Amino acid sequence: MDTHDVSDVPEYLRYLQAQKQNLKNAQAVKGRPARPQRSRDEILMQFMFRKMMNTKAPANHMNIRSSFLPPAYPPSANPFSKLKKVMIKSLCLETHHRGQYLLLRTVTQADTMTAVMAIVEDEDGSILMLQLYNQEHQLSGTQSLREGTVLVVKEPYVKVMADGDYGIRVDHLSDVRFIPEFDDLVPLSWRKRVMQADENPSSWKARGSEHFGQGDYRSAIQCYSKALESHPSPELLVIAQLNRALSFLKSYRFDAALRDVEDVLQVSELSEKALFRKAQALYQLRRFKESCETHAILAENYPDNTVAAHEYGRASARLVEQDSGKYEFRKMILEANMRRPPRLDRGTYIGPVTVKQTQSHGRGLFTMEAVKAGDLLFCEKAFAHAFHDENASQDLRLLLNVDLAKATIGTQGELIELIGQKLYKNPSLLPGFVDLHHGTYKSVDVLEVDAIPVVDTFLIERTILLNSFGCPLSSRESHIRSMKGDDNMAKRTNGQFHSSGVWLMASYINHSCMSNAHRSFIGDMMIVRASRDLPPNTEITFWYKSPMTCDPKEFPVNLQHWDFNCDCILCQDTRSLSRSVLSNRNRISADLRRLFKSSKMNLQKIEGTISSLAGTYCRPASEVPHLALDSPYLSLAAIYASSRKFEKAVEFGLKSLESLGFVIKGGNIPQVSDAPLVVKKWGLMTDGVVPCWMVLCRAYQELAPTLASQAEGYARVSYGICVGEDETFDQTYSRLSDRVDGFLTTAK
Ligand SMILES: C[S@@+](CC[C@H](N)C(=O)[O-])C[C@H]1O[C@@H](n2cnc3c(N)ncnc32)[C@H](O)[C@@H]1O
Repeated sequence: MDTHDVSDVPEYLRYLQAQKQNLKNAQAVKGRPARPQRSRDEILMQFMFRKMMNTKAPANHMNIRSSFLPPAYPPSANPFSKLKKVMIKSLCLETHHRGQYLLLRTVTQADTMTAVMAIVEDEDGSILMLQLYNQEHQLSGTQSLREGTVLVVKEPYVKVMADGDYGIRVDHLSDVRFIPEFDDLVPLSWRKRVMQADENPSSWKARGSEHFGQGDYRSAIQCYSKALESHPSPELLVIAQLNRALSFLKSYRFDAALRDVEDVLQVSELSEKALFRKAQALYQLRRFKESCETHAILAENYPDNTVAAHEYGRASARLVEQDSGKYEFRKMILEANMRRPPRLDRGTYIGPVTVKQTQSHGRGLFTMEAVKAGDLLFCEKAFAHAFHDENASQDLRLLLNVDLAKATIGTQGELIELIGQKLYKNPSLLPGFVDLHHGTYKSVDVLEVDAIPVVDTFLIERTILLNSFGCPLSSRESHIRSMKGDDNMAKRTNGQFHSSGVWLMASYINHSCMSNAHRSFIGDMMIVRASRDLPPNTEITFWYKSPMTCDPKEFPVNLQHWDFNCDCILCQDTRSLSRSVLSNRNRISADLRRLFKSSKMNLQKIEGTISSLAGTYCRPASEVPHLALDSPYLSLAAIYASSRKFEKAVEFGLKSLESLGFVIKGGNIPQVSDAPLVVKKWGLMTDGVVPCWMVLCRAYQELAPTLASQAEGYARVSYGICVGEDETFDQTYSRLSDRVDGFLTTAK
């Protein structure tokens, strides 16, 4: 949804086809021995040369780096004990070596492009390129994949790489294990230091702390684990476990940290460190209520712990947001503008909505009680969010899925990495994610092997394809850009965004062109508000692709990407029309655009052309919105307001809203007694609705002042629906603005 899909753009289509051909060519050598064609020295030299060039070379002229996904294959679901060791010399090309594993050691430093790469050798000294996808960024640093790192690749896949060389490609995080140098698996000849007889729990703990001090948390965890396994004294056990918990916290492994501190609390119920680390782990897992409960115990027993008191305040604030849906939106906007990436520390509020089965399109989200237009349905923190700063010269990634013939530009590749890491490190989060719709993709039905979570990269990728959202830095920023006519960025990418994220609750919302809810963003928070009044038990829908921005020639919107056709009344109506009616409508729309652009605007002619355009619609707009009309009517209303023809401004302002399906009473001029301005039925919500109400407000101020405040009230509600909050309305619109649509050009 709103991601930059370029699957149909000829340039990328050719690229996809070329990759498809490469895959086909590679299949022709399937099963042949994977013997490198060059000597060890040549391979090492070439690797070092490439690494040097990568550091110097920019991405291509558009700053786009490409990566492509191979045909989907499942992660290894076999326990290590069931696998047999295989040597490099026995590997075959384009083959998944099921039932086998490789024991490898890196003989170079790592190089990172879209994968972390290094040359590896086995015990025979045979070497090959290793490509690890979706690993953490730190892995490319000197800390984690330095030369001499020993690792196991489960059920390795050997492929022909783009340049014709061979390599081992690992897509699933759970298919690689980093082996500590003291592990029995490591051959003596690979050990840098020989285990000393006096290695005891204390010395393991000391080594752990040494690694911790250097920020090498993986090695620290390995050493603390060794200390715990070597029968430490009760005091040392607690210390090692607390230290390991801290290392887990530092490496974002909150489930494991929680397990360690729970163990400590079993023997030392009021351990200050254990309680504090427990509260921290729970906070990071977004279990705010339990975090607060733990903090309450800390506060009672350690009233002087000021750091804990501060953290208690933070957890309590999240709990209030989660329970009440009350947010300081203005502050959130400021934070989103300042932080890079714009990730906000806020709780998720789920309002009066619930997930239920629909009759025809899987699960959907429904209201549990009546809501009014503008009401907050939920405000959700992203499960994962990958930010692309459009103002910084940052590389974009082109992600190609040859299996599905999909190409996307932006941060989808980074999103796969982020989600993979998150799930791998915190398997308690797996159920929530794997529950999301993933089409027909079937993953392995094993969640854990050897106490390590099995994370399927291709399941993550399919889920992202169907559930992720492209998003701006904030919807307010987008709104302001479009009001300033500065929507070049949107035009360049056809209204799609390079930043992207996954929001779990939002993923249950189905599409309808007649959407009754609207999503907006502040950083990585998604805000969904009702865009019309809804009775209880109504299915909530929004646009996956907006019918408003879709080229009328391509209407009904193409939803093939999600594998369905919309059957809303708008789509049904369009399908029922003859080609000649549609082409006539498109032709008149094009004429109208020309007339508006003309240097000598002929308003009479414009009005006549708009009438002809309206004549192409058979059903009333209150039933089937007239999508070609809202924008011309609004332009006309603004033109008339500027020339102080306020009656005309009211007439066309109301018509603009009515063409979107609004039914409005009491707005016509002359005003009937003191009848209020009432929206009897809300129509489709777009950014243009806000300035339209403000044009009406300006005109009513002159003609019927009591209606002006009511129109402004509706502008405020519409603004809240469009940008997620109304706290910044007065900074963005004012009746006193120089512009007739009330927009303040100083807004930022
Ligand atoms: C993001 S998921 C929405 C939730 C999904 N229905 C579920 O059960 O989890 C997107 C998928 O929902 C289905 N879907 C969404 N809107 C639909 C519609 N208007 N008609 C039919 N299927 C729809 C499609 O299968 C689509 O790929």
